[in-house]
Amino acid sequence: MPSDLPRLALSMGDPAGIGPEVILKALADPDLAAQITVVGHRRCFEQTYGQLQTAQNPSRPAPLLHPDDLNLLEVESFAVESAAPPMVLGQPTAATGQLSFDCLNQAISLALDHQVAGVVTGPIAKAAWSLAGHRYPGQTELLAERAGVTRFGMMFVATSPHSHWQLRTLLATTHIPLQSVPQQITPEGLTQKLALLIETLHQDFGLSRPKIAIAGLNPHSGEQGQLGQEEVQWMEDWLRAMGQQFPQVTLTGLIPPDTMWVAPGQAWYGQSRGFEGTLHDAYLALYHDQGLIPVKLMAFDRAVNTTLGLPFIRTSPDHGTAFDIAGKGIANPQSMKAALELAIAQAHRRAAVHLGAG
Ligand SMILES: NC(=O)C1=CN([C@@H]2O[C@H](COP(=O)(O)OP(=O)(O)OC[C@H]3O[C@@H](n4cnc5c(N)ncnc54)[C@H](O)[C@@H]3O)[C@@H](O)[C@H]2O)C=CC1
Ligand SMILES: NCC(=O)COP(=O)(O)O
Repeated sequence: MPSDLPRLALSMGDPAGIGPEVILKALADPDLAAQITVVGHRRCFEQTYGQLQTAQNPSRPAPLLHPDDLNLLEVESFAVESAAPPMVLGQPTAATGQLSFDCLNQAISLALDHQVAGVVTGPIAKAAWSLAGHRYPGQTELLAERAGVTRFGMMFVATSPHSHWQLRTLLATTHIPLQSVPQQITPEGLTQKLALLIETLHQDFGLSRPKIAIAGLNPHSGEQGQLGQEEVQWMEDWLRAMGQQFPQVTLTGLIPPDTMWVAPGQAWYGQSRGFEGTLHDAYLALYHDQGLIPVKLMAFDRAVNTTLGLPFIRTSPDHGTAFDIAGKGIANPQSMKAALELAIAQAHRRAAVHLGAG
């Protein structure tokens, strides 16, 4: 394999979920041009592989890499190996949570030691991490903590198979209760997310003069205060100030959240029905489900979650552990493949910028 290919670490995720399956399926693609170190536990991959051999439709077997062909950094797990009863796919435990936590930590260490350009993460279950005593809202927060950054963001990127248009959605807040959202959205916090988005669009997507759409919080963006106060109390002033702070950026907002996704939806499906002029390079959603319901509606099978603000690349499939289908052979690897492809593209872009600067 040519040594100038990007180096990536790929963490296994929760072994009771579909992480090992989508990894074995995604890595069976010979076109993935990267040196990928899988950070995981061999026996877990073997268990998934063995189960898929019997579960798969024999007339249409999906290509599957054999665990022996993985470039594997082994993560020990006495708890999983000696579990009684043995690990069952679809049933997470404290031991599977601990192993997925350890895999991510080792993958992060590779990135912090500059042995890889980035980390692609298999899906973990936050509840299994919690069973193992690790209380994080998600992998993002552990990545940020280990990297020593307090300024970070969760963005979803998806490229349409219909039109090749790319949807980019940054979430201003993530894994918090809905009732905390209005308090958690502040001018300082929003400014930080917007600045991070602008930097990322430049660094990773080559967009130096982007158009960014920003959603309102309330129905109809508050309808001039009748349906919510945040927009008139401070968000409109904040947006005007951002226009002055970032004159190279076209900011549109505060867009009523229900209509913000009409133009992206039409662009995604390659339809032109008069909304083309309102398309943006990126969308800032104010809370998790405001951004992720449209993303997953359009692109659940191929969206990629990427963490902004880290000193290395991090991408992940948009889906979770899918315990309900683990071991059945029906998990779609497309989002995992897209996560690997985006990490590869970002690694090339950052290397080129680095060379240009050096
Ligand atoms: N990147 C990560 O680590 C993520 C982890 N999660 C975690 O995953 C766990 C389960 O979360 P859910 O909300 O149930 O979401 P989920 O994405 O695991 O599953 C939602 C539905 O989509 C299906 N599904 C998911 N991925 C699929 C695939 N590749 N192919 C075919 N069908 C697929 C599942 O069978 C299920 O019916 C939770 O603990 C959650 O915190 C959720 C999202 C991302
Ligand atoms: N909804 C996105 C999600 O759950 C992934 O979070 P993270 O584990 O990447 O922080």
